Amino acid sequence: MLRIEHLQVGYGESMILRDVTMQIEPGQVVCLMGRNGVGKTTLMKSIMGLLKPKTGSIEYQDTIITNTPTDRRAKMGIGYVPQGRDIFSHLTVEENLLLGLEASVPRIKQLPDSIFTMFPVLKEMLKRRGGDLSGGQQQQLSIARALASKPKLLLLDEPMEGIQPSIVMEIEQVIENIKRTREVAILLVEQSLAFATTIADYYYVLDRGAIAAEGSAADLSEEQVKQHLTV
Ligand SMILES: Nc1ncnc2c1ncn2[C@@H]1O[C@H](COP(=O)(O)OP(=O)(O)OP(=O)(O)O)[C@@H](O)[C@H]1O
Repeated sequence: MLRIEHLQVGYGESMILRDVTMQIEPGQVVCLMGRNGVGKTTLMKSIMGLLKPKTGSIEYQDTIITNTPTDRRAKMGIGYVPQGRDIFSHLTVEENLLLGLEASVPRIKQLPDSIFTMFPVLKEMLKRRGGDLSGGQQQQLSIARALASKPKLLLLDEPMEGIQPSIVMEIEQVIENIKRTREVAILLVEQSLAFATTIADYYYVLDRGAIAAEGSAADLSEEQVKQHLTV
């Protein structure tokens, strides 16, 4: 459903992504790994249309979207949860979730119940301001907002970063639940070998902006992690 070919992306003169080629099948969970600063967020932003590639192409559901604006990509079914949970802290939980519906086509008017089945804590907190939630709850809100428009591809940039272990388990459970339905493909930035091997179907390792390794997540070994991921 997503096919990236020979993608080169940079900031000004400096090239960050070098000849990146990868693909994601419908319903697949793909883990994107790599050390700090190798270009993982740059790749996520490029898929979402927030950065313009210098060369290469991005195809989504048989349509070339390399130059398609971000809002259009969202309406085509690409959901994005940026690193650092980008919620509106002065808006309520409900208002944050309703904003997520903006991207739905055809337009969904009411928050789907499945959101609250997946994140019961958000139902209890609908009238609270986003900024009053704990870090883990904000992360859940950020993922729930992206899911509200029923995307077909969900981009999750380090969703477990900086949250307490109990919430990490809840978020892992959410990803497993999404995977079980096979209705949403997920591209997830995550460094944990345990997560990649138990939940992901496929992995890519990015090293200095290029794909250094890829394969079935079940075959990902500690050797590869040591080679590409430890500092
Ligand atoms: N707006 C920007 N302008 C210039 N350089 C940038 C910009 N954003 C990121 N970079 C640089 O691009 C490189 C890749 O950054 P990116 O955020 O994609 O890496 P990452 O793999 O996601 O890292 P992390 O795990 O730390 O989030 C880094 O060297 C970073 O300093």
